[in-house]
Amino acid sequence: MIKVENVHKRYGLRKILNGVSFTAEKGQITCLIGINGAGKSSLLHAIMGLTPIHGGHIAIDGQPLGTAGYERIAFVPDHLTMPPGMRINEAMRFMEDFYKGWNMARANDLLRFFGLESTERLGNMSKGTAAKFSLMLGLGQDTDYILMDEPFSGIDLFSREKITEVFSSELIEGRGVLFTTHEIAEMERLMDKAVLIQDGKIIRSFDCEAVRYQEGKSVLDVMREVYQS
Ligand SMILES: Nc1ncnc2c1ncn2[C@@H]1O[C@H](COP(=O)(O)OP(=O)(O)OP(=O)(O)O)[C@@H](O)[C@H]1O
Repeated sequence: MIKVENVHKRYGLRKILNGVSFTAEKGQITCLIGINGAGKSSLLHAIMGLTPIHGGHIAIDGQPLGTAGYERIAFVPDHLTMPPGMRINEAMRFMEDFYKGWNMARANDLLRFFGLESTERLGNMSKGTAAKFSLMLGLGQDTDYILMDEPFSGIDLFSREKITEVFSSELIEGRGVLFTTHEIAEMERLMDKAVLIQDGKIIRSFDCEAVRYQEGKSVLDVMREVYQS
């Protein structure tokens, strides 16, 4: 389990995360939902140790996050982090050289699943292809958890559907997935848990199935209640 407890973060004097607490379980898909500027990316960056926090604790399976912990979490950012002149197959070889948990066989399965062309240059990829490529780099690592920042942002319907498909495939089975979004349409039926964040605070966290059956509400219904009240 990834456990975030009372996390505070500020940029300069501006408070961005104000005592955030929630958990993301292994074998479940947890969605961190919030409008622009709510603090979703900052929270993922804080979990990955990419930005310092100013209070609170983050642990993975009971251990504070350190080098060993980071080998168990993959991060899929919302932008390309490899040089634009590199080709997909070169990026895969780079991952093999630098990431202990890189699984070339699974990465090749993902390449086929997404219909990626291994010789394509990263700088020439469309937004949708870049999103699939980033997901391939993340899921190509043998990690227990995977964090994704806005995997659907600005992507056409068919690419979104293909990306959604991976969430219900064996390529992701058994892992803990935590992703951020402000568009939940396609993912609504696949999510196990929704965590709503607003102004750096968690305002609601719930089991999607339970809310659906006990209250007859969709995640979107709960979002409308919370954000439009
Ligand atoms: N490096 C930074 N320096 C100063 N302020 C920042 C920095 N990064 C983010 N912020 C501010 O922190 C707040 C939260 O940003 P963050 O990117 O975490 O939100 P978000 O929920 O991911 O938004 P979006 O959906 O638009 O990506 C915003 O007001 C943003 O302007």
